[in-house]
Amino acid sequence: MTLSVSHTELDLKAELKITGSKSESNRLLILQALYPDIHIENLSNSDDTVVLKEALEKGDGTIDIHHAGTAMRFLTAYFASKEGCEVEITGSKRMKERPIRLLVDALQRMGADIRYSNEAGYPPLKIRGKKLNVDSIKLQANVSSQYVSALMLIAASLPNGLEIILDGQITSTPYILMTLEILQHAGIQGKFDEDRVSIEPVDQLPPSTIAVESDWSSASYFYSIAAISNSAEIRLSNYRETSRQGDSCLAEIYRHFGVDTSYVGDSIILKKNNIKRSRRIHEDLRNSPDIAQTIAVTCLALGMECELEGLHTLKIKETDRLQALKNEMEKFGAKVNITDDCLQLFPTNRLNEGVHVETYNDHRMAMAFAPLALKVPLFVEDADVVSKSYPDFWEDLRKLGFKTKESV
Ligand SMILES: O=C(O)C1=C[C@@H](OP(=O)(O)O)[C@@H](O)[C@H](O)C1
Ligand SMILES: C=C(OP(=O)(O)O)C(=O)O
Repeated sequence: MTLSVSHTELDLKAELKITGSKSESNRLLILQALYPDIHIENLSNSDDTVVLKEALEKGDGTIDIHHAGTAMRFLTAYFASKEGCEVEITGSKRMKERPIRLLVDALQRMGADIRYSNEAGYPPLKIRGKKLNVDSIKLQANVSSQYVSALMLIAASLPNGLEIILDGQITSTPYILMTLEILQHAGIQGKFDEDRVSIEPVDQLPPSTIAVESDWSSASYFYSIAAISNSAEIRLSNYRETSRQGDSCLAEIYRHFGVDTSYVGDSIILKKNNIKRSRRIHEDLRNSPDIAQTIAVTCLALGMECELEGLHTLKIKETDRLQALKNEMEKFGAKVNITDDCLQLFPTNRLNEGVHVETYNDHRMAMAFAPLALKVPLFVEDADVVSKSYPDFWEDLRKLGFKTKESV
């Protein structure tokens, strides 16, 4: 479905409730499968969470997790440690290009029975669940933090718990901290010191209820909208000032774009201020890769130069996000330089109208470019990709006065 997206109002106001974080939800679902007395509130309605939940319910045979990276990585560790199960985990064409060797190697060294169905190092995987009995393992941590989280999630269910020694410069660290906090909240003891994570073993956990906070990565699109608007007051419910999600750093980053955040009860209120903002920004996004696209497009809309670094993981996400950003931002008239881990944007004074934004099966390409419609009407190709993390995205945008129309 191609959507034309435009906006004519000057003053944006709305109260929205974004779905629960898919990262928190997917961790909690794995934990709940291991410790059934955990009750989860505000579970995400994203595709990535739905596929993980269905996979756990199915428990054997062929499991298709589509585009969901966390589901692929977390389920690999979960099924490998579940004695007696036999599964093949597969996914979308892109999932078969997203590397998983580091996690599979670590699990195999722990005694797991995992084989590659096609190309070594990539899904699909054939797994026979076994008792894993190693209590210390070394893991390269500079490619994806999801490998670390996957081992942490099963660690307490192993006979002696698990120590994970992290090798190389750790990437996406806040996601490892999120996993640790969720484990601790559920009653599992563990710690993360410099290059070492250790998790204590636990047979059973007492009943607990854990509430998922709304998704901060999804909130980024409203930060971008507020930044690009002349005037905006957007209230987003179910957020906390002390969040488990690293992307809550948005509140600080978007101050550079003239957006103030206030925390009122369980909500955040984003307000545009008219304080003069800088003409150029420079951010290291090693800890929050999922908001790189949002920030780049905000800069494009505001005619700000930007230099984003720490982006080495973007090439192995839903698409090569660096190349996709370059391709699509240049269609609007900007000049973009990319390297393996850095993006430099030289914006244009006059954005081209009526651009067709390709989304490359990447939800964040669709959602990051949509706010640009405050400046110029545009088209978003395959607009329903948003359901990977935020199925109600377009409906929420319409509540803010955006006009969307299916086009042929
Ligand atoms: O653990 C998680 O929930 C995630 C970790 C990050 O991946 P990497 O660690 O691969 O950067 C992030 O990009 C992804 O959207 C979700
Ligand atoms: C990279 C992402 O997800 P995953 O790696 O879990 O597919 C994302 O949501 O931006």
